[in-house]
Amino acid sequence: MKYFPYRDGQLYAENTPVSEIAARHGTPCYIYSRQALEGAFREYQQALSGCDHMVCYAVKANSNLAVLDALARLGAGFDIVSAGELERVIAAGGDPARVVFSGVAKKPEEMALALELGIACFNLESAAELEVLASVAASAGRVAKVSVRVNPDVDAQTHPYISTGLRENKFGVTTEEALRVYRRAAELQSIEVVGVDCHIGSQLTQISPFIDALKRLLDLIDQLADEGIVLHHLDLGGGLGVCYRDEQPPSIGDYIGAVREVLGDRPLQLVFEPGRSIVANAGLLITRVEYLKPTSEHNFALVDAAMNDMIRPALYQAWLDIRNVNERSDGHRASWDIVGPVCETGDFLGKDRDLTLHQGDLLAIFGAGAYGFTMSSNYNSRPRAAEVMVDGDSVHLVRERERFADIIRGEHRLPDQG
Ligand SMILES: Cc1ncc(COP(=O)(O)O)c(C=O)c1O
Ligand SMILES: N[C@@H](CCCC[NH3+])C(=O)O
Repeated sequence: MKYFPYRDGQLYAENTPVSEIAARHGTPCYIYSRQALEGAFREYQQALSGCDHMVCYAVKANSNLAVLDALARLGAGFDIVSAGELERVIAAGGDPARVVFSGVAKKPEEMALALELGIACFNLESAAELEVLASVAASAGRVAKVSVRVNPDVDAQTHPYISTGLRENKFGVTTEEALRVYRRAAELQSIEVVGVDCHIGSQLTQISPFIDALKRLLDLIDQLADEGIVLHHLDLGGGLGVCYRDEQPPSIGDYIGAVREVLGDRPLQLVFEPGRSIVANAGLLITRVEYLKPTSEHNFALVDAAMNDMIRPALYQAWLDIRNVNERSDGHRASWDIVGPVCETGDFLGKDRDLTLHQGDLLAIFGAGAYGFTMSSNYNSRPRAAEVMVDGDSVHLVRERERFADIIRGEHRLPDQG
């Protein structure tokens, strides 16, 4: 991999040996390559050049402030799903005027904060949400810009837990319902209709479901225009997949090219909400082998990262590449299950991996930049991992490993009552 190459049998993060980073910052530890994530973001920008657009990075994929800061400096917008993510965008220097707010259950106080900061658009997910937003905006004396998230009922052909554009999913509204929501929105003084959006799922490896969804949105745009409701932007969400193993997703350029071709010369701003395709392959999770435990059934490598640090294998049966940080030729090559210290049989990072392992070895889990740290937890009262960003020759600790005191901060014993 370009930003995480092997040189003389040693894994590097850009120009620094990963083993040096692990020695300095401990394990488990996430490492992000600034050049990798900037490169992916620039691919979106280049593919969209000459076209009115906003690339709103999906903060949920990786919300580290240094990641947001790097993208904000390149002019990124942001797709958020909570007030917490909005606070992060602001703390990282992001522009609220380039923020879109997705999510099925926004709270009135979250809406109020987003209105006060002047975000670009609320992506509405139900008729009920429109009413609450209209009243929050009216009481604040503001006008909320909205888009309606349409559930276009297309099969994203991805894992069922990350497929979001089918009728049976909780997201968005049908096109018929969207028409009713737009008509109602157009009547409300505190609401300005500006766009339409969808997000049909994540880790898509084909262009055709995106194009099916796009065509359905364009039909809706035409129907609305006939009624005098004219939209300014079309937001196709995120969802473009990456290669973790042998998947062959379209390149960012090919995907955007196909969308632009269907869009033709319609006077619409194009908005995208990519997460995974920007950060997944810009990140590694580094872990150390604590013990080797060959049994009659399996060879277990017990490592110091666990499902609380990286839940994707346990939750989605996701396959992530796992390799030695220092390649080994000595010793016994075998098939290993890479498992963590958490008390769950589902606590694994990879199964049946052909590796030559020794106690104390460092392993790198590839493709860990998206939905890694952001989905981590304190399960088993484990402190969350450190995060490091490399950039050329420099290495920055961008989030310290959690301390035990942080995990129990704000908790209290029962008061004495006797
Ligand atoms: C509304 C919305 N937008 C954008 C994304 C980002 O998706 P991805 O990381 O697949 O690009 C998600 C997550 O799937 C989402 O729910
Ligand atoms: N968390 C999921 C992606 C879903 C994104 C949320 N819509 C994953 O790791 O693959």
